[in-house]
Amino acid sequence: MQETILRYDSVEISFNGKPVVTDISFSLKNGEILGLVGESGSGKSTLMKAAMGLLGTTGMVTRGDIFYREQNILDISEKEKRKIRGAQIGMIFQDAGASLCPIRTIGEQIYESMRAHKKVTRAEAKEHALDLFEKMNFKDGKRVWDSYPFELSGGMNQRAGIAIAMLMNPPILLADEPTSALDVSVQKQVLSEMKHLRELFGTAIMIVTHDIGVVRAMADKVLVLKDGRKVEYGRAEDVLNHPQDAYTQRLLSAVPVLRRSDHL
Ligand SMILES: Nc1ncnc2c1ncn2[C@@H]1O[C@H](COP(=O)(O)OP(=O)(O)OP(=O)(O)O)[C@@H](O)[C@H]1O
Repeated sequence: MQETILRYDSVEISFNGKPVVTDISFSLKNGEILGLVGESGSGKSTLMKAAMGLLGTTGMVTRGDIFYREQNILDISEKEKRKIRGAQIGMIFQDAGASLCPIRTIGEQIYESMRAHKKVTRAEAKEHALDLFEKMNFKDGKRVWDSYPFELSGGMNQRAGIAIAMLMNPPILLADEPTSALDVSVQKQVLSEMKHLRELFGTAIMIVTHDIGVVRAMADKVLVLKDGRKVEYGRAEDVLNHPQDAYTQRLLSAVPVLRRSDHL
């Protein structure tokens, strides 16, 4: 049986005391890909950020629990959270290029982010990164290592961002609209890379997307959110092929850009 690695139990999240996500329960197993869908403002990003303790000063989990393995991550100190962030739970955002530092090379940023979690020399960090780049089929890993973000395409920066998120080999990767800033062919490449990482490392992935086609191509399970509430949650093939709720049916009627038959 696959182990449950992340579990939300009756979670409510509020900003300035006003609930925006209510009574959400689901679990993520090792190696599982969960798609979070729902219209804009339904609470997808908020739900994901809660696992990283990234709700800012005005947001907090006001009810329920979030467990990383057996540990309730709402109960731990900021210092312990920092240990989990990155090393146990990696995160990739819509525009990784924008979250990379523009005046330092990718290599320097990789070295620094690895050093934050373990003792490592620059040479070791480089060797590890080039190895990961190779696994991710980067054509010219050495050039990527030496490049500044502005020297790389948007797609390449996004792939470098995923590589950085995967450096510590976290068992969980949270991906918030990881491909929506990319054109369709690069989007396919990035998604297939993420699936490849899941196969290589058994990474569990939670992916927020507007694009039902992305969910079709990627997800094992789907959670549909509306106004911060769970509308449907289940196996992707069940939810996508036999949606029970009119809201899900409406979401699904959007034209998919990618299909499972695209063989990511
Ligand atoms: N920092 C914040 N302060 C106050 N309200 C917030 C904050 N962040 C999010 N919200 C509110 O929480 C609700 C959910 O927002 P969230 O960004 O999670 O939705 P989403 O489904 O990810 O939307 P989108 O698809 O547009 O990114 C919205 O009503 C939003 O206005």
